[in-house]
Amino acid sequence: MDSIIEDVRVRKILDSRGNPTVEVDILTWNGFGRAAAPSGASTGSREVVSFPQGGVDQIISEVEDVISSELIGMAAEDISDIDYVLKEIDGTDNMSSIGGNTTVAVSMAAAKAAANSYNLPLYRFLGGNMVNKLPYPLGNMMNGGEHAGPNAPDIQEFLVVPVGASNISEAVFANSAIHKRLKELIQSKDSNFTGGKGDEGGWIPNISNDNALDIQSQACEEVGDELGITIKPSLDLAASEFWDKDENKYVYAQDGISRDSGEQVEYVKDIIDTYGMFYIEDPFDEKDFDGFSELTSAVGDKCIICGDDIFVTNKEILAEGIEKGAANGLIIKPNQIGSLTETYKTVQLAKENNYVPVVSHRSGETTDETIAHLAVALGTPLIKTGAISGERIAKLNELIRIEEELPDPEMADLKF
Ligand SMILES: C=C(OP(=O)(O)O)C(=O)O
Ligand SMILES: [Mg+2]
Repeated sequence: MDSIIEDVRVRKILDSRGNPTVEVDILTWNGFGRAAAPSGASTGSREVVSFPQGGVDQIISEVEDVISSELIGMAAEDISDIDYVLKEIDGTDNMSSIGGNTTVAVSMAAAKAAANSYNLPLYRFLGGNMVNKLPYPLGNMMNGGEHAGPNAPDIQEFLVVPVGASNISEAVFANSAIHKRLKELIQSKDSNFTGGKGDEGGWIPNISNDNALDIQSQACEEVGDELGITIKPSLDLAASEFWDKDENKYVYAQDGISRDSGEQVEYVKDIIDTYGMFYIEDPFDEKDFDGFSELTSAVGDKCIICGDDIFVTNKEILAEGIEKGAANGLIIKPNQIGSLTETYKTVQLAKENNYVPVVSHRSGETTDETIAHLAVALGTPLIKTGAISGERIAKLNELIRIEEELPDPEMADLKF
């Protein structure tokens, strides 16, 4: 068989925050696959554990040989068998023994090696011959919260989606045009602005949440008019990060305002109506299923209410959310769950229940481009992977290449 694994190599590389992460090479009889794992900063508490206690060095000194001796001789295309073996080697429920970042990097490298063994691009190997849809890019424009510093907005990500773009190239350049326009708009509001950027390449303004919302929508309108396409604002509040569990309040430090869950529902509803938000991620703490349900039943017919920290790409937790009507979309981050097999199952469950799956980068990234292929193969209508900077454009530029390869490319069907 062309994809029989002959060697597995693990190395320590840099991520975009300058932290160590794992990169895995898998060599087959007839191919090669390489993948690296990203890391989050605003992580969900129920994500699998990224690394064992000894970090990447422990993986290289203690785990690499165990994994390679188990995997050599297996077929790289048997991805679910490989993921099962990795789970067995780990032996814990949360991947804490060898790390979910290790297992996901092996899982993705195996899939890439299998694709390469049959001379196929990854999106085609995983998605089949009929895939032809490109995801719309959710571009990150301004950063706050855990991805920024003091004086920035509490809302973590001010995003935009060029919903009127007719192809991926038009879409990613529309996002970069908004990014440029926002720099000018921030400069006009914030005399202390130094041009600083957050972890995902969005600007870090020293302005209130409301001011940031205003200039975000202004940029969407102005640039959208200039380019002749509709561009809609979106947010990731990452509200777990400013939920005070002792006070039972969402604490907006930048604005000096605290809101309980009911007030948060009203506040977010108001933002959606005022700014015509297309997509809102993590508007509540990861345990606040009720808040998610209430908001979804109020505005779920006109806005994607997306769960990230609440679901952590885990199908059991998603099933709980579906039962409660919490959210109508979810973030898909393979390293939250540690394998491609589990990632696939979660996406299937989401689709069966009309939840919009959104393949996503992490705030700490590498130039690995795998998620661009996953979004196309899994048919997710959106991909969240920044707008500029090397580790983000690695994915966006790969989507441009994929579009060029597809015989009959189309942009995905959007819910709204
Ligand atoms: C990408 C995100 O951040 P992190 O990787 O820090 O979880 C996010 O919250 O959606
Ligand atoms: Mg998020």
